[in-house]
Amino acid sequence: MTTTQRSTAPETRKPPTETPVFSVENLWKVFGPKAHRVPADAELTALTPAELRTRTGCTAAVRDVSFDVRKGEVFVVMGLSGSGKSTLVRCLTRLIEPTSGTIAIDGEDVRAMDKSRLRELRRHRAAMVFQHFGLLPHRTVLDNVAYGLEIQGVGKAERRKRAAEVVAKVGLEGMEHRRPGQLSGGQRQRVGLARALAVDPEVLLFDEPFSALDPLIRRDMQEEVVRLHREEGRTMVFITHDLSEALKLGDRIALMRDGRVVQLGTPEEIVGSPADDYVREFVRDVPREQVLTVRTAMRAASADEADKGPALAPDATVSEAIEAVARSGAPARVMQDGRCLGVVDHERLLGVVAGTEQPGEVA
Ligand SMILES: Nc1ncnc2c1ncn2[C@@H]1O[C@H](COP(=O)(O)OP(=O)(O)OP(=O)(O)O)[C@@H](O)[C@H]1O
Repeated sequence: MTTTQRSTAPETRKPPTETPVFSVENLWKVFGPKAHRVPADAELTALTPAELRTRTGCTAAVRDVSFDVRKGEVFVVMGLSGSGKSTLVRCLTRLIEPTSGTIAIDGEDVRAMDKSRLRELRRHRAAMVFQHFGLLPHRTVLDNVAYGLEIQGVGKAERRKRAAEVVAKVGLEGMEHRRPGQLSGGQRQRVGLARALAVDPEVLLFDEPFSALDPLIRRDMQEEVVRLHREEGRTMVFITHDLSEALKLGDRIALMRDGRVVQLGTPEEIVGSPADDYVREFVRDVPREQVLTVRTAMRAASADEADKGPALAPDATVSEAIEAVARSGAPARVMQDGRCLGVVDHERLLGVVAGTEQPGEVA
């Protein structure tokens, strides 16, 4: 399996419902002097980031961003270094104060929350997993995991019981009594993950949690996240600058550039229908056949094609279709509930791989 291939078939994932967990509208975060004047001034918002900095001394880290995070999805925020990912995600729980715009969690206005409500938001509802773990060095694994519960005032016996459960869930059984210094980087990250999970938050926020890990451990941790998500269906917001990580984990990806979201879509939409030249360049080297599905690659079936040839589910990848078509020598049918939605043949599949066939409507 290459790094871009998703670890779970999309059909095995829980479909997200339509109630947004986070709802963000016209969000701005401007750093610098008199930051508030920037979003309100059309002349300033029209400037490039460099011009804005020269004219005002301000950096617009997040520029007029709107999106919903749906219940049960893995929402990835991706972009190069400095594109505004961390600032955006920190604004969700006001670890960074937004300059303007609205943020709601389950319909509740986050910007109107007082200190105690915010504390409750960060402790119970939206827990963050950091790149540098944030572990307490003198505490054992179990006590580090129980820490969030301790802050919540959960009694010792109960918090140790719950901590032991999540320690097992993230594969650290037997290491409960070690201290962080006695663990590998990957194991420490699992402790960080367990600590966030222990408080049973509605949404987990990951700030580039795996970027310091070596590639093999990183892949293990990505698979761990996919597994946890499959088992629990918990909403996750995941920051990464790594495209293959984004494609592997994300149900939807918000691709950021200079503080703006330049495209928001499924991995398939981002790779198959890039919104502009920047996105196209970004995804140029992605093996398209591993991301695009036959649902978008298929064409209409002729009368004699609809009842013969190998059958594929609509979410089968083009890569799987190539195998099926090569094996049978005939076009493959895309079937749903016993109905033939369309077919994919040699020509169509090669066109998708080569990038000459634009995925989209059934022709
Ligand atoms: N406290 C701050 N004061 C001034 N500028 C800031 C501050 N924090 C971030 N910035 C600027 O805002 C922009 C976005 O930064 P941010 O850290 O959100 O990007 P990022 O995409 O998360 O980058 P990375 O992947 O390197 O963490 C950058 O230009 C950064 O220099």
